[in-house]
Amino acid sequence: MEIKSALIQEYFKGLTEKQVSQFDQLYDLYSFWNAQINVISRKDIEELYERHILHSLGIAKFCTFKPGERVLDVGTGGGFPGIPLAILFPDTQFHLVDSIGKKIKVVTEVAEALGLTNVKASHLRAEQVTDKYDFVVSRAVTRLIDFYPWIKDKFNKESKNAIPNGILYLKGGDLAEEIAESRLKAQLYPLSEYFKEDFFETKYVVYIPG
Ligand SMILES: C[S@@+](CC[C@H](N)C(=O)[O-])C[C@H]1O[C@@H](n2cnc3c(N)ncnc32)[C@H](O)[C@@H]1O
Repeated sequence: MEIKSALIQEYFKGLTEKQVSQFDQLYDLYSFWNAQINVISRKDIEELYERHILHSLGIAKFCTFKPGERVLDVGTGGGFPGIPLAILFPDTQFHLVDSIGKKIKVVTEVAEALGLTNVKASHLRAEQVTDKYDFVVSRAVTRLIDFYPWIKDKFNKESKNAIPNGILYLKGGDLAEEIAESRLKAQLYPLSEYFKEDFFETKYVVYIPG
């Protein structure tokens, strides 16, 4: 039988049986939910493991979240990058927010089906979130110049991690202009250093200390 999560296991060794089973279940869960509520491009479902799950986990190649850390996923859509990261880091607390309620319904259903107790999903705009976090993750929401003001006061002052608390944003393409315009001290980490698939050639984790 085909192992759906084989690609994930290739790049993330030592997953538990539970994690492998959770990653395997994502195909059926997203096929079902995406047919009802569009959270990823419909033609992308066959690329789910590479373009959505592995891409989300690119953040983990740069930063290992610690037990007890709190992570906010802004504009999570159907749960990217938050859901794959919550599977990989079961002792870290993830808060996934999106301004569209239907998308949060998909996240809630997927997290429940997987038995993920470290995921909270809320129908909220980022600007309405009042809690504090160690890290903010995101993908494909908006330009940094608009994003940063939404979340700049949402970081815990003390870091538990090897790197200071901050933003870990998945972005692609030529980012020089966007970073210059934002005037933020952003560091770029190319995902092509970790993943050999062509999709990752122009993809980066953008790290901005909070
Ligand atoms: C292109 S989708 C990306 C979804 C997901 N991050 C992914 O990569 O698959 C952008 C999402 O950001 C959400 N969004 C936009 N502005 C937002 C805000 N201010 N607060 C929360 N969510 C927001 C939208 O509702 C949408 O679901």
